[in-house]
Amino acid sequence: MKDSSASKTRKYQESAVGGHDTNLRRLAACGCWFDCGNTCKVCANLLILGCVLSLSLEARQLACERDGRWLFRGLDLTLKPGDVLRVEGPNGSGKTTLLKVLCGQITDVEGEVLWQGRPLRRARADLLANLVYLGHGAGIKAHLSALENLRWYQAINGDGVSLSDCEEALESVGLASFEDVPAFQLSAGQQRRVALARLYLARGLLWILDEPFTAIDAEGVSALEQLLAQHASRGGAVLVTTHHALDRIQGLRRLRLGSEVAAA
Ligand SMILES: Nc1ncnc2c1ncn2[C@@H]1O[C@H](COP(=O)(O)OP(=O)(O)OP(=O)(O)O)[C@@H](O)[C@H]1O
Repeated sequence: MKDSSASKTRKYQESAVGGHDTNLRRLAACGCWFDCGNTCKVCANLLILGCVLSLSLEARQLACERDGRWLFRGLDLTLKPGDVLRVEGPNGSGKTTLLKVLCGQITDVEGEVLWQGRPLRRARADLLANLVYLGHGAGIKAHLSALENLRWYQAINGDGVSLSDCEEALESVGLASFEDVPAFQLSAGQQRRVALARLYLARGLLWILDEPFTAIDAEGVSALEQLLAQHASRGGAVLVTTHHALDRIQGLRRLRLGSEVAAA
């Protein structure tokens, strides 16, 4: 006898705890079947249910010292589905450092980072499988074309996206006629747009973005703000450093660095 929808959903929720298998197809709460991508293949509206239910990034009493100076101390932070958290602070206040700590790239800090309730040192592989990290630089290869950069990035991340998906992503960031141009011939803003195109293909629920708006024009800023809001509304979460106000994003949360104690 076939499982009822409620039973399938419960089984899925139970099996999703502690991570998810992106190769499996499961039944979502809405009753629609969905694939391993970000959206339900039927209602085009849901992220992977188990991840939506379980997405949780938490920092407890983080402290980081550099050259005898505390960048932050006693820092608590939680990030849940639907959150967009802007990390603010003057130059040198530790924003990039904090983002790297939360990704597990920097570990010489005090305190604890938890992903899905598990210490990051044990859960890092699962975090990385659910993470899109865009660093301070555009992070693209100068001698590869815009399209090759995108395909290369998706390939090394094991994301099986098609050529047409990549072309659509480039179109979404306004690079429709620049796919074959080597990155070194693109402007700074266009290079950044190649990096941002990854967000249109992203399967990770957690986006950690370090100054993603750098060199982006007003129209591009507006589009990116919308994309962040959309990602959050679908159950993803965004942690972003930027000097932009992000005033189009409803419910924006803020974390201010530059004083020793911070919480968000
Ligand atoms: N590996 C390191 N060794 C020593 N000091 C470091 C190291 N990395 C960063 N710092 C110092 O930590 C401080 C914070 O740097 P960080 O890049 O996190 O600041 P930020 O808030 O992101 O700055 P900005 O707004 O300019 O990007 C800086 O004073 C920097 O010199």
